Amino acid sequence: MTRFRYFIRFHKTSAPERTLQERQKQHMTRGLPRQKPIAGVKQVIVVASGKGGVGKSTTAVNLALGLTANDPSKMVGILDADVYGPSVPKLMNLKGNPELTDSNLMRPLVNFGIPCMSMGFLVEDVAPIVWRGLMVMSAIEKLLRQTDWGLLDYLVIDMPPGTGDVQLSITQNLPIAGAVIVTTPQDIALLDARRGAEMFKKVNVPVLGLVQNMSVFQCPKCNHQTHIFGEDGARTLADTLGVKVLGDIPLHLSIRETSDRGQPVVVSSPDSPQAEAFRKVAAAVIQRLEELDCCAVERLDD
Ligand SMILES: Nc1ncnc2c1ncn2[C@@H]1O[C@H](COP(=O)(O)OP(=O)(O)OP(=O)(O)O)[C@@H](O)[C@H]1O
Repeated sequence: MTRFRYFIRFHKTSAPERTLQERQKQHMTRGLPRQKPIAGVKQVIVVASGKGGVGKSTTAVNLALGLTANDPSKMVGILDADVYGPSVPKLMNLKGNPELTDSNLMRPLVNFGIPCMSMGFLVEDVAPIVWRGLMVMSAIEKLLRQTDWGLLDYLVIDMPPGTGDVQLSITQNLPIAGAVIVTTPQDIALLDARRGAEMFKKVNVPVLGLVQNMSVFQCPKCNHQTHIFGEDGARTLADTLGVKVLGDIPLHLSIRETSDRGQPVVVSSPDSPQAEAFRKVAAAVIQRLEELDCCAVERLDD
């Protein structure tokens, strides 16, 4: 059995194994709604967090930019699924209403070469009282499927924070290549991150790994390092969950300032250690996606 698993992990699967995988997958997804792909999109990566304010949107945007920075031949788009508090328009310095194509699809707004769609482009002020339950899901479905994404290698989805019905519906309605979970090293954030990871495992979405944001603060004057939110909490959680830490992002003034200016650090200061940290996360995400491609049986066994 050990040798069998080893073989699957490191080698492309043979035809009979693929049949077995397909049967197992059918079995696992019985009773769940049918997952419909998005036209033109090869792989969907969701960026989630159990808790608000941990840097999920900042990570989603810089991850998308990091993916194209690492390999400019890859086309990447961003969907802002956080209809309660859309941040992508500000982070990507985009505003205005999407135009309609001849086939009545919305044309995404583009900056830094990344097509983006967000509820923030459609309504001036998102009043939270209006967005409840099914309405939220139907709004996200429209943003996803009534947008002319063109041809994308990766669509990065900035998920709403938490693990409620909306997050669950997204994972059930879409074929998702993997989930990236953003957390700070703080206990309370880790607890919520764990809940998030468990939700994805339950619906058979591979957790690509954790991003430990705000891992360390380095004083810009004396370079002294402080672990404001604790140290290595995400590593311990990753070990418990059996997933990887995709990278550490420091707590740094330039990340906050560039985000507020709509000039994400990966494009505005590409040579900075902060941009490098996000590019490393992007490289780790691609590596995990490639690994998962050749150990699908093991994934279904979990
Ligand atoms: N590593 C970092 N260093 C400095 N500031 C950061 C860092 N990560 C995020 N921030 C800042 O923290 C704030 C919250 O970040 P962000 O909006 O990305 O979080 P979020 O998890 O998406 O929040 P919400 O779920 O409420 O939308 C922002 O002002 C952002 O600029």
